[in-house]
Amino acid sequence: MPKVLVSDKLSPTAVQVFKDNGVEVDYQPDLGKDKDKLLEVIGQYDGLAIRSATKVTEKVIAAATNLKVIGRAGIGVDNVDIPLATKKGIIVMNTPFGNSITTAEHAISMMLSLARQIPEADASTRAGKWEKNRFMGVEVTNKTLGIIGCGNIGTIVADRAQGLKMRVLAFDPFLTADRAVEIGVEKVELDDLLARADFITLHTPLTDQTRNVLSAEAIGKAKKGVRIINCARGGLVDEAALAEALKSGHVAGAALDVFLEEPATANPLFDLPNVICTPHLGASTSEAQENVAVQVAEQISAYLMTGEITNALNFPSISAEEAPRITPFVKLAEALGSFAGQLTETSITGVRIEFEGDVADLNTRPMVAAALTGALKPLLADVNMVSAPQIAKDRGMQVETITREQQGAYDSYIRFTVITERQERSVAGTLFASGKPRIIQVKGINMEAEVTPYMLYVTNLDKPGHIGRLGTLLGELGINIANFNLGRTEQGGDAIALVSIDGTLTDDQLSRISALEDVKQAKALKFNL
Ligand SMILES: NC(=O)C1=CN([C@@H]2O[C@H](COP(=O)(O)OP(=O)(O)OC[C@H]3O[C@@H](n4cnc5c(N)ncnc54)[C@H](O)[C@@H]3O)[C@@H](O)[C@H]2O)C=CC1
Ligand SMILES: O=C(O)C(=O)COP(=O)(O)O
Repeated sequence: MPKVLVSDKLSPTAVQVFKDNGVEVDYQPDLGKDKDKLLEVIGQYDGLAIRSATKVTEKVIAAATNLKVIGRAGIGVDNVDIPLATKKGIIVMNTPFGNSITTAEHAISMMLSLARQIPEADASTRAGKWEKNRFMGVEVTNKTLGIIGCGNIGTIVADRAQGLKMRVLAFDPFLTADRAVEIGVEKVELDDLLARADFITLHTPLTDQTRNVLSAEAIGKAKKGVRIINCARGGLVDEAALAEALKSGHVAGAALDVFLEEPATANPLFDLPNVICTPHLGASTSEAQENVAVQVAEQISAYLMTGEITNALNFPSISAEEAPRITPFVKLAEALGSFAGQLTETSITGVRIEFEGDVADLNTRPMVAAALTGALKPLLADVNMVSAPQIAKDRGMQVETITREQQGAYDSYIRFTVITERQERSVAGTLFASGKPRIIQVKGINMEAEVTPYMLYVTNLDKPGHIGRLGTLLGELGINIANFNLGRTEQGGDAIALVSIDGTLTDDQLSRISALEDVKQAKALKFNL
């Protein structure tokens, strides 16, 4: 039974969802904050469910010897080292919509609180001061809101702000002109937004491109008296520059839900009067927490129990409906990749994967990943479908994928070609009704062989007596032949024998086969079926 660790505070419903799906679950909501303890225990688990407190660092990934999936009950995954997880073959998934309304509502609440200084007015009133003249606010109606990052949350913020009769500008390089029209925002460049916005709200992920998007220079370009809201990530705003701008009065106020260092228990911004702070509460409503907890538990369970992949950030999705259809082709693609990989002795510069017929209409990306896995496995034992595309990329391998309509006799046909500096080598296959992979072409030579766990591959000159000599030798060596498959270019030309045998061959046995008259190459192949 797969085992999952929940290391941040998730709604208890998640625990029930794991149990209902046949997954063992350890609910330890404070463990994520204890780095040493996490390192100690993570090796036991197949899955990890987190929010923002657990940091999945290089060390954690190195210690996670059994981990297959990390599920983020929420959106931002900047606390997970995704490139390293990918290299280790660990799926990283999030729940991209479950808390977006809630977070957008928090940003709007922060904006209105800033406009009317509600937290300070509240504290003053409770202190018995009744400072009616101190708290003069501003209206938001007819004011301009600048949204930096107009994705799911930014778009909901835009919609709510329009309801408040604000003009909305958006800076987002990935927002298309059509989409901007559809959601009623004016798409602008950052400088334009800075020059025109009365309120600025941030809704991008934290990446190398967005870090310090509100730098000292950017804040300097903003309109005097601007109010800044950050409910996305600490690190998007230069906190020191913001503090200076608040002190000088260039920025009239800031509302911050997120900080460079979290938990933020001390921060120079805390001492400034025109600042509102919340402890990363953007996603903290009962509705959002229920959504993300249930969703992440369903997603992790589905992956561990059935291979279904939803909302993965480092692998294409495989829906529950398509998983059974594509799985046999994934196995075929891996077998073809493995076949070619085992025959390749020099470094691979590229691969070509051709899909013909019905298979070309399916989701071929997992098959490409599987073929790469097969091809890379002889070199790297640890590679899997998640890590293979990244490893291929890191090694500078060109990966070409071609899809086309049925050309030959087979309804579905996959051909995998390995390209090295010396040569190209292709192997093609199909699925028979049983769903079992069949090799139907090797180096352009037609044949038909079921893929079995142990196979002997022999290339030779097509001359009389060869098959007899090979069969006799295998008999002498005590090797049982389960199946014998042959193909040749032409009479007397190059020939191939693919022999299914009942076990592996020793080096000595292989050299005796290689030494047979007319044999050019003999290789023992192994397949993980
Ligand atoms: N405070 C909290 O509790 C929460 C914070 N968040 C944060 O909000 C962020 C946004 O969430 P979603 O809207 O769901 O993500 P999303 O992916 O739907 O939208 C992000 C938008 O940022 C844009 N973007 C990317 N790079 C940019 C750049 N260099 N300049 C301007 N725009 C850029 C993207 O094009 C995209 O439209 C999350 O990444 C997360 O960090 C999310 C949920 C809760
Ligand atoms: O979903 C996100 O990106 C969030 O920042 C929410 O964080 P949390 O799950 O509340 O720690």
